[in-house]
Amino acid sequence: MNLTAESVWDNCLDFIKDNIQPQAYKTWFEPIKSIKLTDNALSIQVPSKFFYEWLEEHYVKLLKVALRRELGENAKLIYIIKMENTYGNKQPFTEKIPSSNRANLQPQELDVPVKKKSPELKNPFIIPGIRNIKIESQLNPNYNFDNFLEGDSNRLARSAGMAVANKPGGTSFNPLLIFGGVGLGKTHLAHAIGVEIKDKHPDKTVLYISAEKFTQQYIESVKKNTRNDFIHFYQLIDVLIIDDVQFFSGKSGTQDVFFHIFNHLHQNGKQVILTSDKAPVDMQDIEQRLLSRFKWGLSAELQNPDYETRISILNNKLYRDGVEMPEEIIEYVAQNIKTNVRELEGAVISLIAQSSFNKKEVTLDLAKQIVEKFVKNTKREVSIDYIQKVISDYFQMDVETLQSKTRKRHIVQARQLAMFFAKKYTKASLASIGSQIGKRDHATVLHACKTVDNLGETDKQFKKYIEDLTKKFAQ
Ligand SMILES: Nc1ncnc2c1ncn2[C@@H]1O[C@H](COP(=O)(O)OP(=O)(O)OP(=O)(O)O)[C@@H](O)[C@H]1O
Repeated sequence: MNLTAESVWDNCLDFIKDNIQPQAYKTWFEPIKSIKLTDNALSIQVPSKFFYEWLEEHYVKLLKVALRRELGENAKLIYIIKMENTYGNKQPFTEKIPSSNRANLQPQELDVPVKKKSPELKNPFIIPGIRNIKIESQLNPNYNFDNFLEGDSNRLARSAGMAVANKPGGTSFNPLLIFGGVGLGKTHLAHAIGVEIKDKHPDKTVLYISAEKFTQQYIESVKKNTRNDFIHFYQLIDVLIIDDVQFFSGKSGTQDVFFHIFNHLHQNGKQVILTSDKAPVDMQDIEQRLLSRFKWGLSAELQNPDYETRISILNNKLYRDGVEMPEEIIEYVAQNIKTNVRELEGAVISLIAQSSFNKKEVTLDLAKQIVEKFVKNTKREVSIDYIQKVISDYFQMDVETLQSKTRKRHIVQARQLAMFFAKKYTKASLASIGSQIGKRDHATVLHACKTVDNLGETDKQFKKYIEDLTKKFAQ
């Protein structure tokens, strides 16, 4: 029988499927494509480097056994990593990494740090051990200055952003702190500055990262004893953009490390751009020395957009989506949704969707129904307390029982559902959700969310709980 990459891989999959959990199989093996078979080497394509690392760490033995059954003792596996270029779209490109038999590999092909004579830096974003550190900027090219519409509410922040983009590190706006309420364009503007810098100064190393991810990476580096590498990595960057720095509040270790990185970058004329949902004076549990640094440059506020700006944002969105809408409807939406651009856009998307799904015309009445929903939904805050109350009522227990330390199954499940919905419907961090739902830690919350996801797929009764509760929160 003629062996093909496909037939070999299909047989491997059959074997693998019998040996691991269905969920793991679905997550880690279904997305793989077989590409090529040459002699005893099978090439498979995996979606990302992270994916490859995960397979190598968790499933290398299983892969080896599966492949040897098909191709014999000398079987080889070659990973082809499909990578999206995060900046400026472009074509995906691939990278080959042979598996397992690593004795012959070059250092840059290794996925584990190699002990070298010269000090090497570990980049939290890419495989450690690579000599020439290439830092992906993690920017979203769809968030740029062209589609960030100017108005009185954002003029200062937008112009300061432009100035910084023209001369990163060379203006007095360093750091540039962009602050403002939910959905007012902080993230968009932060990306736009980064994208513009990459355009104008392609040689600059730009990195966008959320404060949450930065914190996770830091914690990871402490666990792995690579804190110094973490700091060195960040000190290499020319333009560091950190989103939602209010997330640092109460996290003294992260604040401390960020303080060192910040000082180094600032002293070396590198640009720092920060966003926050609060002005520095209103930030709580952030060390004074850090707060004072936030104030060194410029703090620019994004305010609620005025009526004209709301109209231009809506028109621009419709234009980009190639949709026409009567003026009176656009005006109606702009008059009624005032404090959040994301919701403004959301209302228009709902309008377009409703009218095309139900084949209805976009009328003022339909607009009224949709806007009413938006305004109503935005008024009612879904807080963690509210979530606990709804879930306790649903399971006919009181909130204290839900939060208690008991390990009775139905109570544990109610608690896990509360954590799951708190993660879904609020912006609270895992740590904060845990502390509000029975003083648990972030790992417990993470575990709860995963358990709910799994049970929702495998347990009919549990799936019903999720559906019922989802409906209750949507009311
Ligand atoms: N001036 C603007 N012009 C065009 N689109 C805008 C503008 N301001 C905000 N938006 C759009 O509104 C949406 C919300 O913006 P963004 O996610 O940047 O808000 P944010 O302030 O970071 O919100 P969050 O509270 O989640 O932190 C995005 O789709 C963004 O493109």
